Amino acid sequence: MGCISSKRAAATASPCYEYSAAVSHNGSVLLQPSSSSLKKDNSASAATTNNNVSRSKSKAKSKSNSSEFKKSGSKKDPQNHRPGDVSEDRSVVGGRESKKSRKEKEGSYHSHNSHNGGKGSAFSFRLGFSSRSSLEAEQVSAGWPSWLSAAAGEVIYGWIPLKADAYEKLEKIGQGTYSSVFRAKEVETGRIVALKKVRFDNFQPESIRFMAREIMILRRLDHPNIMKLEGIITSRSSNSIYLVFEYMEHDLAGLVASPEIKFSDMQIKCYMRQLLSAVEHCHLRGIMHRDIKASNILVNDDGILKLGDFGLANVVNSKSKQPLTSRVVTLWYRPPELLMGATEYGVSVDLWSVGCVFAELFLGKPILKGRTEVEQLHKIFKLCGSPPEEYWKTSKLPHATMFKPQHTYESSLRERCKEFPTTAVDMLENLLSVEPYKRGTVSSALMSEYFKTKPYACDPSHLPKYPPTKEMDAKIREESQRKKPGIRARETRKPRRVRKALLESNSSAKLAPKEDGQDDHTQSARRMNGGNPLILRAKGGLLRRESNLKPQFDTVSENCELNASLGDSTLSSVQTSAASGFTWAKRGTEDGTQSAVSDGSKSQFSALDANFARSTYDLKQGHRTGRMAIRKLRTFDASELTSTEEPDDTGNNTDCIAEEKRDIEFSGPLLSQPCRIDEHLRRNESHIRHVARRSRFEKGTHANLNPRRA
Ligand SMILES: Nc1ncnc2c1ncn2[C@@H]1O[C@H](COP(=O)(O)OP(=O)(O)OP(=O)(O)O)[C@@H](O)[C@H]1O
Repeated sequence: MGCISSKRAAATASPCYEYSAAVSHNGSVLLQPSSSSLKKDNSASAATTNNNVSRSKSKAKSKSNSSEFKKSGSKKDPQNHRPGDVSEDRSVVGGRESKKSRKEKEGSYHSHNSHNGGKGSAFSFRLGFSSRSSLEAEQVSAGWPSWLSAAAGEVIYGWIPLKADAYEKLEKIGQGTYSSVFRAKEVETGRIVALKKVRFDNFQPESIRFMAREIMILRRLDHPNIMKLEGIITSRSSNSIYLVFEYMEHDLAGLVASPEIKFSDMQIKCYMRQLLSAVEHCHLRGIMHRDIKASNILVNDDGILKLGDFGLANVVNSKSKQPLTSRVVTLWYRPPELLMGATEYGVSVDLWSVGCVFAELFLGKPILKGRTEVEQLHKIFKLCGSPPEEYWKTSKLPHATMFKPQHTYESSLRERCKEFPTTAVDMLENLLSVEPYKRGTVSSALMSEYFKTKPYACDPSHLPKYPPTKEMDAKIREESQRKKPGIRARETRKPRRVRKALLESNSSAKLAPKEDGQDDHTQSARRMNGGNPLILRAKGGLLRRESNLKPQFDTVSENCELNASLGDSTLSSVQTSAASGFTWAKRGTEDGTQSAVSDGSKSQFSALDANFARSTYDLKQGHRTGRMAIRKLRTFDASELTSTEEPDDTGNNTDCIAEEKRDIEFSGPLLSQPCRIDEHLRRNESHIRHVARRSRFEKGTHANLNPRRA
């Protein structure tokens, strides 16, 4: 059992809260108040309060100088580190924290990083502010926009913003759901960095909250195998900020997809050891990542692996009875309990995802490539075996009864992985246990026989040097393959991600990569219907609940979690929809336009319920949930559809909506009638092919008509 000592952020100068977090064998982290450190904390807190008061005074003086924070990205230039300015005062230079600064910051931000191989580590994150307004004044004078300081002052605490002109933006290297990632050069040093442009709406506190959570969590973590946030570039007016990271040449998705690369056993072991170390660090610090997948695992030319993208990560708090969202983790890497709607879960969700990545490294492709949640779960049961009767009897998972197969599936994992070393299959079997508690902990995986048997993990420096390889490169390669005449979409290895603009017009956001051949269908149908996932699903007759999506904002409880962590009263005014468990928010697009997305509290349509019903039941059969879903669909105003859509590249999309609505087609329950599964999947497959063919044809027509695309 590992132990963590953590001091939770407090919003005032009142005693800081300290928790000890115990990681249990089933992977859950328990946070408990610890009296011993509370004492220490109180004294430190008082010191901090004093510090902050004096800083505020000194800041007031230096306010007029704040715009002079020019090349604040430079660590070396002493001119940028002027005596008396905020960077010296806080021992933070250019948004980066020097080693020295860590010690000096003791009074305001503790970080005891003792990565000790699974025995536990300690951390503290404590903020003691005498007054919120003085903090805001301080931060604004340091160059932070007031809206950011007001909404999420704690996450930027102790930092000064980096200046945009300190960097030269080079090419785009990654495209995420809410972000674009660019390679950039630090002007002064010539050092290459990665800039992650995170878009949000600075008038929407929940939008800022989402971004703030990622920053807060990144600041909590400090490990050689975790992407370190080096600083933040912000502007007063813009609705995006840039997170500055060390540049990493590759991501695992790109490497795995590369036809020239086949990892050896010792290389896989080397990657796995690094990955598990990173995840162990997160878990010991009470953080669950909730989006571990190959494209979020970055590798540099020295063979060092770093876990990135903490956009969905959250603090584990097993004491809290508040539900979490089950709509996390990209579909192919999503554990069965989340597919069955779990709202109480812990770090073991990450262990499942790690298992999926592990298998992918051996296979050279993702192991579980479902296109719908139902199909994903079906694939899981076929691979890992379905749980015993007892499991279903005692399961409290919201959708367990719906997903219970009528007959038991035996595990086929050993057969499927017969080429893997035995110790690897043993570890994989643990990680891919349908029952979360059987997955063990990351620490137990690190201590497993797999790492103790030959061939041992190679040293990262002995890993081959690959040409820059990113998921994006793989997509480009695949796209050009796909365009070659005579190559059918389903022959391509990995599907393209859905375009950003469409994702953003989609109320629920993040699409996982799709099964071969699906992408055309997805792209095209979205283009036709303005990106509305509801209609898209109906169009293809495809039983899909696209909840391999990144929720823009999490459940009420998760918001509260962040509030607690940030101690920010201004954030508690966020509206959430208790009914749907989600807040559908407005999300700005890159060009600054707003994609209006229905708010769960306002819309008559609960995407969660109806989509789930649609993907699970035969609505024609008049199942109660199905009927409810149909009613909901009917009350879903078409005007909402048009308001959520963004024009496709051709500018034509609304015409298709009516057609799409007419085309809605529902099919029968899947797992409650297992004899029909195969037939059902076959039918879906043929729908997909049909729509993909049609979409390719339409795409060609659009391209010919529209000079912009030609
Ligand atoms: N530090 C980095 N160095 C190099 N490339 C990076 C870096 N960070 C991210 N990338 C690239 O950008 C891609 C997207 O980044 P990231 O996952 O952080 O964004 P995201 O919006 O959260 O994406 P997603 O929605 O896919 O999870 C990554 O898959 C990777 O290829």
